[in-house]
Parts: sequence; C-alpha cells; structure tokens
Amino acid sequence: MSENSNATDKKLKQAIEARMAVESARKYQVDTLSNLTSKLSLSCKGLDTELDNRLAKFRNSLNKGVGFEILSPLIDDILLILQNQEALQIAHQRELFSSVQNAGKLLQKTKGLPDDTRRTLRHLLDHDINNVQSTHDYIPLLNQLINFYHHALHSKLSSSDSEQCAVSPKMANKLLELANELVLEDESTEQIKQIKNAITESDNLEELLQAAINIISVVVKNISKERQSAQSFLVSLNQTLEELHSSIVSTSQHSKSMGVEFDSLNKRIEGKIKHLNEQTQSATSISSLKELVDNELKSLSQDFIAKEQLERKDREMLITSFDEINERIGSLEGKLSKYKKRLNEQRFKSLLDSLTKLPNRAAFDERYNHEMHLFNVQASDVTLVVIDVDHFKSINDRFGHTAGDITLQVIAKALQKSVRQSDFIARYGGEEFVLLMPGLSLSHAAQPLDKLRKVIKNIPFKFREKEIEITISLGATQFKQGDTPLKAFDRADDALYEAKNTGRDRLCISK
Ligand SMILES: Nc1nc2c(ncn2[C@@H]2O[C@H](COP(=O)(O)OP(=O)(O)OP(=O)(O)O)[C@@H](O)[C@H]2O)c(=O)[nH]1
Repeated sequence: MSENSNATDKKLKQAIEARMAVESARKYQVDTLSNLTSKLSLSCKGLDTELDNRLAKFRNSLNKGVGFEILSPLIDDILLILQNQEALQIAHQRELFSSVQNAGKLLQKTKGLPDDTRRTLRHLLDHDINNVQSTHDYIPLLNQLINFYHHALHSKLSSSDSEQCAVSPKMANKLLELANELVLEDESTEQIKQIKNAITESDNLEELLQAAINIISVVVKNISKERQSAQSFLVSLNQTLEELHSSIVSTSQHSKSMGVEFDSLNKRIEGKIKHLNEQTQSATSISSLKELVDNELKSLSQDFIAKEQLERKDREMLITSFDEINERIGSLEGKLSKYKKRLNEQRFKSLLDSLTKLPNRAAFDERYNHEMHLFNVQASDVTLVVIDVDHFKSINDRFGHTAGDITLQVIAKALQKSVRQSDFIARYGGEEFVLLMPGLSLSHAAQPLDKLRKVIKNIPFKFREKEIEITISLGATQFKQGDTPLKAFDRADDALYEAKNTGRDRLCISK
C-alpha cells in the first residue's frame, strides 16, 4: 500500500513540475510578446490621439496580465483605427507625391539653376520619385529638394546685383543656337556670321537685343526674297499654262472646221458616186456611157485631189500644233523641275548644320523618329549615343569664338569619318552631337565608341602655339520595348550626365 502511495506521490510531483515548466515557458512567451507589442504600440504614438488612448489601455491590460476576453475587443478597436490610418497614409503619400513633384517642376522653371543641379533635379523627378515606397522614403528626396531651393535662392541672390551680366550669357547662348539653326542664301551667311561674332563679344542686354533685331531683319529679308521668287515663278507658270491652253483651243477649233470641210467634201463625193450610179443605169449607148463616166470620173478625181490636199493640210497643221504644245509642256516641265530642284536644295540645306555640315537637329529628329517607328514595328538592335565636348566653354573663353567654331568643325569631321556608313551622326546643338547606330547592340557598340573617344582625344589641336587636348564624354543606350523617343533619349542623356559627373573623357552606358 505504502509502495503504491509513494509511486503516486512521485507521479504527482513530476506532473506538477512539468506543468510549472510549461507555465513558466508560456509566461516567458507572453512577456516577450507583451514587450514587443508595447514597443510597437509606442512606435505608433502620435499618429492619432484615439489610437494612442487605445494602445495605452492595451499596454496597461497586457502589463496586468488580463485574460484574452478583455484584450479581444481592445484589439478589434485598434485594428479598425489602424485600417483607417492606412487609408489616411495612402492619401497623405499621394498628396506628398504631387506636392514634391509640383515643387520640383516649379524649381525646374527657375532661371539661374546650375546645369548639374538641373540634371540631378530632372533625375529626381523622372526616376527617384517613382521608386518611393513609403512616406519615409520621401525624407531624403525632400532634403535634396531643399538643397536645390538653396542653390536657386543663392544664385538668384548673387545675381540680383549684376542682373545684366547673369542674364546675358544664357540669352546669348540661346540666340547663338538660333543663329546656328538659320539656313539662308549665300549672301546672308556672312551677315549671320558677323551677328554671331557680335553675340559672342556682347556683354550687355542692349547689344544682344540689337543682334536679335539684326537676325530678325535678315530673316525677314530672306522671307520676302523667297516670296518674290515664288511669286515670279507662279506668274511665269501661269503664263505658260495660258499659252498652252490657247494652243489646245486653237488646235481643237481648227480640227472642228476641218471636220466640217471633210464632211461636205465626203458628201459631195458620195453624191457624185450616187449620181454616176443612176446615170449608168439609164445610159442608152456605150459611147454616151463612156462620155458620162469620163466626165464624172474627172470631177471625182478633182474632189479626191482636194480631199488629199485637205488631209495633208490638216496633218501638217496638227503636227505644228502638237510641236507647239510639246514645246510649251517642255518649258513647263523645265520650270517645274527647276523649282523642285531649288526646293530640294533648300530642304537639304535646312536639314544641314551650316557650321559643321553635319545633319542638324531637325534631320536627326526625323531620322530618330523613323528608327523608333521601325523598332516598334520589328524590334532590332539600335544604339543611341549622346556626345558632348568637355569644357568647351573654356576653348571659347581662352581662344575666342572662331577657335571654338573650328574645333567643332574638326571634331564633326573626325566623328563623321570614324562612324560606319550605316550610322547617322548629327549636331544636336552647341557642342553636343548625337549618333544613331542601327543594327548594333549596346554591348557591340561599346568598343567602337570608346575608339571614337580616343580618336577625338588624339587630335593634335593647337591654338596660339599651344597644344591642347580636347576630350568628349559619351552616354549610350539601346532602344528597348516600350520606349518612346523621349524615354530612350533621356536614358542616353542620363548616361552622359554620369560620364560628365565621373570625370569626363569617358563612355557611360545606361541599359
Ligand atoms: N564657338 C562656338 N561655341 C558655341 C557654339 N554653340 C554653343 N557654343 C558654346 O558652347 C559652350 C557650352 O558650354 P557649357 O554648356 O557650359 O559646357 P562645357 O563648357 O562644354 O562643359 P561640360 O559640358 O560640363 O564639360 C557655351 O559657352 C556656348 O557659348 C558654336 O556654334 N560655336
């Protein structure tokens, strides 16, 4: 009996110890969870007063170790408030997105922002802002934006004293770009060259304004000359058309009157044959028949001779009229093809950059859109490269605008010579060039592009007896599914920006 009781005691003791171990493990887990929940609830503090109150109550209850039946309604309340909070957060995030975007766009329009800042800002608005996942992610963006505002404010403040000097270079560049785009007749080229020199040397607004007026007057003169020449072409075209018209009218009148004459002659011949027929029926003797036939045949043969003469005359007249009409049509065609040639020449000139003789931006845009269209119809490898001469401003500043112009011409020639026949290189504006490489993937383009960079670097430039090394930076990308012309160009431009920012004289790639 006592043996049995000992065994039961032992079992009971073991059961109590096991139960205590389970309870202490459970207590430890509940404490850890309570601790975590308290910490988490504290991290939400300040979002919403109602939520704060509920969470405080929840923390208290947890600390007191109350049962789940008391915690459960509290948890439901908290979950409901948190759900509302989530919707509120999403709305806030949306508002934040549009206000950051608006602030950035406004800043982009600000004058006097340094180029680097403008590029970073564009990157922020085009890329960084789209990668934001939560409100917290906005904090570094907002910091950056505030920095940009500082820059803008600083350049505005520092320029307010010398407003004229700060505005002029920007306007001068714009005016210079416009002057570069002008494609005019030979005699105006010299005038434009002089105006361009004046723009480079000008250091005040008044001179720039004068240069702008001069450009306008050259353009107006060219337009009125063009209009006069078009008018005189139309007048002479009209004259030739009138002559042609009157030739055709007189030919048709002549044919009509000839037709009447032929009709009457034919009728006469017909009548005579009919008469001869009747007479032969009623002839009484061979001799009288012979005499009758002789007479009628004589008269008929005169009519046939007359008909033949009439036909010859008609033929000659027609040949003369046709010759005349042909001549007039020939002259019309001559005038038209001359005008067409002139228009073609003008179109060719308008797509050519007058300084470097490379295709200009308009020509590039046309080709670029075409290549993008082909790519969208049937995808193939097309590499796009934006090339920019490094520190080009310093060439102008140190050696003058003419030296700058010659540099651009030499670089353009070297670029043209170094690319494949199937590539398309154009001057995009200023010291920027663009290159399209159809049929070449980015990975295959990298090596020839780097070779191109070295070709320019190795050109032995010499100004005022000084040897100068000029380098270029390149940004390249490849057309991708879903690209628009702007998207692909932005990618290449971003790569160029990277090349500029990481030391220049290099090729950067944006995949
Ligand atoms: N000679 C000459 N200069 C030009 C022509 N078009 C633009 N420019 C000049 O090119 C210069 C471009 O300067 P920036 O945009 O500051 O660039 P950069 O000096 O090349 O510097 P990075 O691009 O940053 O390496 C400006 O000074 C323009 O006046 C042109 O047809 N002829």
